[in-house]
Amino acid sequence: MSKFKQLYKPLLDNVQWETPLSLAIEGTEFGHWLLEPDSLSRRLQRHCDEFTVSLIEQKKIDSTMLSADERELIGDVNCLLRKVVLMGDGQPWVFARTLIPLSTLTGQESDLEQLGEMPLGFRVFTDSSARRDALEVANTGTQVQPLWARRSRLWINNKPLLVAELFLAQAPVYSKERQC
Ligand SMILES: C=C(O[C@@H]1C=C(C(=O)O)C=C[C@H]1O)C(=O)O
Repeated sequence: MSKFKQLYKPLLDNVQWETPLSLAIEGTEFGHWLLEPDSLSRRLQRHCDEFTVSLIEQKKIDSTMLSADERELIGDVNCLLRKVVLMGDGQPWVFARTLIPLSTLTGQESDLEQLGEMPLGFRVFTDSSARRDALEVANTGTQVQPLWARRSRLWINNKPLLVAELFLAQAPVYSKERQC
């Protein structure tokens, strides 16, 4: 899995995030994927027979490692960094990098550190308090061959986490058929 890390990490590190409005993605055939407010994992699962998560890396990082805008979104806090590839029928679909403040990993949420290869979305979106905001998008590819990414903040029991997702070339987001 380190090949994913080498390939995709730089793409998510240097993203210029923009508002969905400025990229005019609403109403496009892929826009509904990027704007999905509910669990992306659940949605991807509906498009394959076997949905799996490969855990690439998980480690604690110091607040000094966060970028200025990450600090603005989740605070100047030490975090658990989790990197995974979401796979549909063995194909890599989404590379995801999540920052979970250590202050979020408390009380009922202390189990988020032990997810392993269980999709984060399955855990977060079973909680009725879960919500998503601060959604931003970016095209890390070209106009002809887009490679979409999005970043959003999730809240669980009023505690934040920040998820950045890169939709890889084989993801259903690029399929021409109308999707549900
Ligand atoms: C946030 C969600 O969870 C997905 C699963 C992730 C994981 O297991 O680490 C990371 C990012 C998401 O794409 C979701 O389903 O919406």
